[in-house]
Amino acid sequence: MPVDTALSSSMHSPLPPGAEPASAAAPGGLNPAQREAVEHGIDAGQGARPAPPLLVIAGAGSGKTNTLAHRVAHLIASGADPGRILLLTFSRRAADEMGRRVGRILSQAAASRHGAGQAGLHWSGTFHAIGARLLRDHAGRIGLDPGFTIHDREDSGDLMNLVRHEVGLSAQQRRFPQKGTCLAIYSAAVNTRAPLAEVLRTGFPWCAEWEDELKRLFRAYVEAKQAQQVLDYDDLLLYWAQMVAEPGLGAEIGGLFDHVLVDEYQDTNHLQAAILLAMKPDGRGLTVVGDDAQSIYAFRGATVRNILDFPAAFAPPARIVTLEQNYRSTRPVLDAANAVIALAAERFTKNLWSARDGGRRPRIVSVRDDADQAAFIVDMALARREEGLRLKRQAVLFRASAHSMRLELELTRRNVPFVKFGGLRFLEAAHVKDVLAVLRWAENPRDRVSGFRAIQLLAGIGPKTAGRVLGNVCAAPAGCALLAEQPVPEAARAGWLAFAALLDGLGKSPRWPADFERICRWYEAQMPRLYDDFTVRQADIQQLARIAATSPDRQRFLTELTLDPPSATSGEAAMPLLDEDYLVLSTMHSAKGQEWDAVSVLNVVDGCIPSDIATRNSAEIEEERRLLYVAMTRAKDVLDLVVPQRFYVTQQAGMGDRHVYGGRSRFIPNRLLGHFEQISWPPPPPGQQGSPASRQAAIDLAAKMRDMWR
Ligand SMILES: Nc1ncnc2c1ncn2[C@@H]1O[C@H](COP(=O)(O)OP(=O)(O)OP(=O)(O)O)[C@@H](O)[C@H]1O
Repeated sequence: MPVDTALSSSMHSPLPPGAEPASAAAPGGLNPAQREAVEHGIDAGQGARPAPPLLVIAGAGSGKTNTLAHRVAHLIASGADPGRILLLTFSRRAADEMGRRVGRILSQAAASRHGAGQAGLHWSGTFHAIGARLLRDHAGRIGLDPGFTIHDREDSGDLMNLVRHEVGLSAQQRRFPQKGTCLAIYSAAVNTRAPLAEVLRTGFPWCAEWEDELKRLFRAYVEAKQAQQVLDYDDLLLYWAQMVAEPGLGAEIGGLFDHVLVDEYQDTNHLQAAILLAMKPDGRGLTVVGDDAQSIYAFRGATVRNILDFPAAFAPPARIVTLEQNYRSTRPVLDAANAVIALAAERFTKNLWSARDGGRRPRIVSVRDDADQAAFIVDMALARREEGLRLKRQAVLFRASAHSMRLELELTRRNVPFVKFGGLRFLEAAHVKDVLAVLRWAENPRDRVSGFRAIQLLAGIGPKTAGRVLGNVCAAPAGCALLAEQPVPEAARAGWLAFAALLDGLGKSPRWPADFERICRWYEAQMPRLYDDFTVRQADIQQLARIAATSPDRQRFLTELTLDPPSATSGEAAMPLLDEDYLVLSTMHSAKGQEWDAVSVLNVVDGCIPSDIATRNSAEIEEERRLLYVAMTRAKDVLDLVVPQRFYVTQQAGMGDRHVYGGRSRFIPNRLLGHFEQISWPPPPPGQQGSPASRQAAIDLAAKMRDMWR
């Protein structure tokens, strides 16, 4: 029997900012399919024994999160050691939420029976975070320095650029691909494990002529990373995959875990599947959960084949349990979403149904332009709030971050608080990168990208001096570079000595988080020279210091921050306090796994969804269709799809006014219109609507007005 859930449903946990929890717990307990997934292969008291492989195909809103949490809790309650359970999720937020739920279910069980105590999950997080941990633990065995630092995408782009320069590819007569493109190609090749020629042919045909040069560049890039002891995001998976591909080490690392559970399996890539198979070759102990209709990360190398091919990877094949009851949406909302996904080229593996009767059909709302769209959204959100629906329970979703610009202005103008997900990331802000560069360089003096940035923060020091200093530091045996003696211009010497003293102090006896505060103090003194708007930026640095204080040490802080950064800076919407009310704005990608009572989708027009940058081939278009499906299935009761008749083209210089006339998204062709109510907003002027009698009244009134001035 799974652990009892009845009581846990009445308990609440702190919410991640902006999100309603996808579910507290299933109030009605588990349904038969959920129960089957929870109990598969677990006998009472035998929880430590790995069960045969299990695939849970879980439709949108079918209680996947809940089911997975119950399976983990059930394993523990049946005797599994929580320290030997590995739980892999798509985001840290999802891992935290899962941990909380498991704890809740277990503490309820502990209150009612013996043997099931409160148990923290020691190994839960994203693939990247767990990879980083395992690599540090086993660094010595694979020739890696355990003090390696991790580069985020922007750092990786900088290093790629540096190397591109060094190998002479930036000075080609014909234009060689930009750093961002090089990195995207590199990353696609690593994550899909496909040969470079194939990656170029399918994803980057305009770069095919550069195959040999790109190979040379990537070799040099890999060498540079190794010399500097830095890993990029892809390396965390790549090194992990290669580490477990060694049969001895693979068995040893796989042996650390009796149970491996993976959420959102549809969005994993080849490397991630290879890691799992190498750790658990016979599939015993492996549970994966996902929905093939919600696969939206192919552009990052994820492949829906992972989930489709999972059962046959084992002999006998994995058991499949399908969750088809959607608890989230009313029937009209689910019918419309089902109709959209039913037009997909590939038939999906389940038929979702909902028992939630009533509710109105989703609306297709025609508005004139972006300005009306913003006004409509704000009016509706406020009207619903008047009716008692908190803003937090309403979300506005869009395909690209820039689509919400006009709405953000309108919200600000009308003083409506909001939080945005999926926009500019905290870590991408220049001042945050500055402070972290200093910290990273202190952590790993061979990290050239960080060092290069950190050194140039000093007054009077430019790229040339920075390059020279870095050259000396990297050439000296580890720990022997005397910073204070480095050749810097005379005018910069005093500042340099203070900086060197700071770094020496950090290296010799690290104290956390006091060290970080020292860096912040040093940096804050530089800020007025570096940024005009330094006072605004200082608030972010203080925010960063607060986050730092919650990490146990420097290394953990850097790793976690690089892998799962907080999302908002002073550069965008201010983050209201958790107990305040605010409207949620989110890209469709960032809305994954969440739900709201009312959802509005912006710009449901061709060119936005599907995005005109993702219509190169049918696979991309299909992914866009699934993205709209994900957006629509976030709604519980109310769903509005807004279709501006005219919208401005983005990326124009200044506030350009080039606009195009858009058509409703191709994913909602005429034959689906029966699933929607169609309205125009603002409502047409009285002369064009209502009964002939009411129209007559309007005309009469107008005549009276004129008569006043006769
Ligand atoms: N057995 C159940 N009885 C009643 N409600 C349930 C049950 N299982 C799940 N729910 C409810 O269904 C909703 C969706 O659950 P959950 O968020 O876990 O779904 P999901 O499968 O992760 O969705 P998605 O993949 O679309 O993000 C939640 O509000 C949850 O409380």
